[in-house]
Amino acid sequence: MNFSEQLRKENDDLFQMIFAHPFVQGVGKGDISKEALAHYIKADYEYLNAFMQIYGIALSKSQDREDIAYFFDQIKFVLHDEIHPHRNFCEHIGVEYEALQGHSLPPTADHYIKHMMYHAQMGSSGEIIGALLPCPWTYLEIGKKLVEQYQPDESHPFYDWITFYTGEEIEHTTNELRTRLDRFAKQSSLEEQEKMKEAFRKSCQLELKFWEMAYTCEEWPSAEKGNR
Ligand SMILES: Cc1ncc(C[n+]2csc(CCO)c2C)c(N)n1
Repeated sequence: MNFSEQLRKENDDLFQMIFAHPFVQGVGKGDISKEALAHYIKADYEYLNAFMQIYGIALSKSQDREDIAYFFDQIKFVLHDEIHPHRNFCEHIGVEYEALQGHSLPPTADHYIKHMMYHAQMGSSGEIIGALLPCPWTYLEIGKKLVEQYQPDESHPFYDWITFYTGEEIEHTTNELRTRLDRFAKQSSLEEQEKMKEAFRKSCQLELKFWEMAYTCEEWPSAEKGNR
């Protein structure tokens, strides 16, 4: 079993909790509240901006020209293509995409971005990839799971969202990151591999918490909102 297969196995508990989460199941059923969808897009728009910046840091730490090309392509992909699933959600709730941009991050999204930034700034290339990989990998498997469970057709309200994440590009992104993680793991000490594992698990945990954040419309405590 290679390193990424081992990580997938060790974190299967979190993958299963993600598949069963009511927001994810709501995407499959085509039934999620407007508030939860808007909360998700507001946070995810900022999350994607941070994700591109982190790819930029990974690019700047790359020695290999193919790795540079890969991170460059992924920045373009997130910039130009990841907006499609967002637009699907926006159209469903009848809200302009632009109205959901530029909002401050709720606690969990803030935590997730800072967790990735930490590994990007402080860690090795392997550690950065450990922190980034759960993002495409969990979405790829969510998409596949929802297709298997609900067999959505074009009349499904979230057909575009689901088929985007089962698409070749996401599979390619996941496989390319896995190949790189496996390569870096082979060159790393056991201590370094432990750091890669920790970064990966925490990102899986934060993926799960991100769904919960959207589902519960999580906010920072403040006297104004009466939730001190
Ligand atoms: C919280 C959160 N996690 C994962 C994704 C999915 N995603 C984000 S960037 C990217 C491509 C990576 O090259 C993918 C698949 C998301 N939208 N929001």
